[in-house]
Amino acid sequence: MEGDAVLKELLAYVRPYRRILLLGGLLGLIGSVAGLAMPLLAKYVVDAFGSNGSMAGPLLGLTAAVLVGAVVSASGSYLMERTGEGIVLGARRKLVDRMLRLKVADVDRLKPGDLLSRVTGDTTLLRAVLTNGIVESISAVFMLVGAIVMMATMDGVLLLVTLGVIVVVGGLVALIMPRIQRAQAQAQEAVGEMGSVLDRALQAYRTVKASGAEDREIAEVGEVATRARDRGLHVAVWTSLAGVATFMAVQIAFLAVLGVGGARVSSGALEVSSLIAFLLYLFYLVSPIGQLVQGGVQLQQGLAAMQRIKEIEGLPAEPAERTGERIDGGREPVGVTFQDVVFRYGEDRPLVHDGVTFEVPPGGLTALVGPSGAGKSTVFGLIERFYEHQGGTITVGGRDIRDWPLGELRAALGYVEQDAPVLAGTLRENLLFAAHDVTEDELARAIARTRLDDLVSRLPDGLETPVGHRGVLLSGGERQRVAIARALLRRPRLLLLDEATSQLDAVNELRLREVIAEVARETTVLVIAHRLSTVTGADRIVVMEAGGVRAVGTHADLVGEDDLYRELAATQFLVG
Ligand SMILES: Nc1ncnc2c1ncn2[C@@H]1O[C@H](COP(=O)(O)OP(=O)(O)OP(=O)(O)O)[C@@H](O)[C@H]1O
Repeated sequence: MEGDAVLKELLAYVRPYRRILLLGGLLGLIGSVAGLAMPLLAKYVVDAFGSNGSMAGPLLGLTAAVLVGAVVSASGSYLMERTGEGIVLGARRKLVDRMLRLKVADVDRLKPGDLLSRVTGDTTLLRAVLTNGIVESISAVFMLVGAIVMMATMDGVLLLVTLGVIVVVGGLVALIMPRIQRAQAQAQEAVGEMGSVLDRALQAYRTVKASGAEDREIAEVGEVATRARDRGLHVAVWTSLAGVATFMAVQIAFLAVLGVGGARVSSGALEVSSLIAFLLYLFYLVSPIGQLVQGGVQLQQGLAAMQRIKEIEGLPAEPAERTGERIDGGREPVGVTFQDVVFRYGEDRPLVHDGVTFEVPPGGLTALVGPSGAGKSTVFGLIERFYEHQGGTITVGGRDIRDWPLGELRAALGYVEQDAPVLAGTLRENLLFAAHDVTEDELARAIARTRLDDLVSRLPDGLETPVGHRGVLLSGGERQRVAIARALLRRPRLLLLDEATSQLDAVNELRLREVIAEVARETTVLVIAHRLSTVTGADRIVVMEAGGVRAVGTHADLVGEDDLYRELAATQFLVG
């Protein structure tokens, strides 16, 4: 994104707060003025003391000034902080909204840890620049202009000398600023990278331990953290250089003014008193120039953060339709057809589906089988429109999926992922995840249908028992049934079920088979089958191989007719 565009985006965050920001700045100013009055009032107190006059008035005045000054300054800084928090909240809301609406294909390329750091870290960087940074820079400009006007009334030549020095050093600082932005962006990037590496280790915590990879992972996170430190140091180097340049500007200006001014005094063109006053003003410039440079540094940091935030907000989003509620678009089961479907995950990727054609009529159980990598899970991804197919036609309920409003399409589908289909939270929260408007009766029925009643009665707090991160406190079979119950509560017209590959005990195996058979009586079930018991109970089996459909039939047909199927049945299926 262009620098100007990023700056515009940055300022867009401030616009809603400009009045309150102004008020905060004004209160800060009044607070400082009250501070300025303090020595004067103190003088009155001392005067009153000396002249034996009444001290009550001056003392009261001093107390009032102290109190008012304190309250006004505190209110001003509170308003600033409040605005800052408001800006960060706004930025986070917007970013999270976009993140959860991105297309699956884009999210595949992103790293969760890095995304997290953008929401938590980068948004925080906006705070300083958009509140104190702006207000202080504006007041610094006023002070600067005021001082320059006063200097102009003293001596034009000396002013030119001063401005000359400031312009040269200002140019140097301007050269440094983009470097600060670049270094800051790299520092933030390194922090994001650290998040990704850490996320990877935490996601596969058990594997890390089982592989004895703790030391390696610790070292890797440490390495990225060191890189973040190094890049942070780059920021510090450039920031210090900008500070040094500012300091030098004033010192050089001082020497130059002293030299030129001294010559002018001796030639009678300038009075000594004017030279002294001019020099005093010169030192008065130190603070506003320092503030401006500080504001510039903050601006660069804010721009770097904004760039990273915009990278995500710039990605295309799915339409923001309401998909969280059940849409009553009919309850009867729907069928699915694939007609010559062509799909690849990316331009540079091989075809995953190369003319896939099959038909699943409404109702009943259809099993998808095939060797690993044949494109079975991809079928589900395309039906859910996580990815867009590049050729051919997919219909659900006789209607092209591209003609379905996305929210309605997904509302008609129930989707049970193979891995980690349970989220953190309580069992109840997990069951109601896909449909909040479920009655207790419906919930009880879904629990009974998925044979979860045993589990619920065994858990210490029943439905209110937390299931742990990714449901680690449940067994594999229980997790899968919880996910099925959750999908069923959405009243799907087509259930997409990616069967667990893990070996289940006999009881769980039997329960799962009963559940699937029962659900298939009410709705269409398309299952990626990994168990013999599932395929033998299926109404039809679609055999996929290398991006195409090789055969369709029942278990009995296929065992007789299809070599690949016979081999799969003998070697690949987990025997139930
Ligand atoms: N998100 C993705 N991005 C890029 N390529 C992918 C993605 N998901 C799957 N693939 C590739 O697409 C091919 C088909 O994958 P798919 O998951 O559909 O196969 P599958 O038949 O379900 O296999 P399995 O039974 O092992 O799960 C594989 O070669 C895989 O590497």
